Amino acid sequence: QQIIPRPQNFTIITSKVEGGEKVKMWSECFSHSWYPIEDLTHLLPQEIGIQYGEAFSEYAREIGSLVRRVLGLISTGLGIEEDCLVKILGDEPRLRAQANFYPPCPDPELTLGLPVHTDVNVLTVILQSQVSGLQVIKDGKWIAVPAIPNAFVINLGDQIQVLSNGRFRSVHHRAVTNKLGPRVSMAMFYGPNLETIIGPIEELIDDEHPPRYTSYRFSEFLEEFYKQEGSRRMVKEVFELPN
Ligand SMILES: O=C(O)CCC(=O)C(=O)O
Ligand SMILES: [Fe+2]
Repeated sequence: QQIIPRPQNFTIITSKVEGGEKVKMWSECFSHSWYPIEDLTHLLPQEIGIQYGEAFSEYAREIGSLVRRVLGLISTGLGIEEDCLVKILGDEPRLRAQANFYPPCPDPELTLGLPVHTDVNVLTVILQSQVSGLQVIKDGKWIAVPAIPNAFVINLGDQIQVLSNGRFRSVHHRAVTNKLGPRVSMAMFYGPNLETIIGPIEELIDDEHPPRYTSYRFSEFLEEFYKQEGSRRMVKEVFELPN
């Protein structure tokens, strides 16, 4: 019988399961900032930086323009100016990348790759290898997001929920493991920078749609995020207005 070693974590993601027990997630993840997005060369370890820095920068710019296109479509869908969301997020969005590696797991029933969460940013572009593992909650049930070759998955994050005054919701998702083979995913987070003020967009507030959230500086949102532990954080709720 083949013995599969537990992953050596760069960052060990732990999560509290019911009853308060902390469990380790069956994954390795490497997370780094892509800000400023113009030049990544100096952010990477020297050898990698020299070899791949330029390609990474180009990739970041491409992802940036993809996200801005999607933000334009979402704005149009909301009935506001096409560049409204892009303008709010400004020229220096917070761009982070997280590479997730999920080794095969002998008993996937016992653990998760990533616990259930929503992304705190605006939009996330996910590139996944050809092994399914990402799941989203729909009508109270977990459904698998198919791994389509060369396709990106785009997740709505918490800030879209607030900006759209609740018309869009951030997506609860998780990653499961499997016995058969390793899975890799790359999540590219596009979010406000720390100084950006986030709140329901004015055009989306009227008598029928009173503001559902207060406005806050994004750094305040993150402060709240890090204050709360575990995977089921209730961060948006802190900024929710009563009614
Ligand atoms: O592995 C995946 O598909 C999900 C990754 C993810 O949700 C994250 O990094 O926030
Ligand atoms: Fe996520």
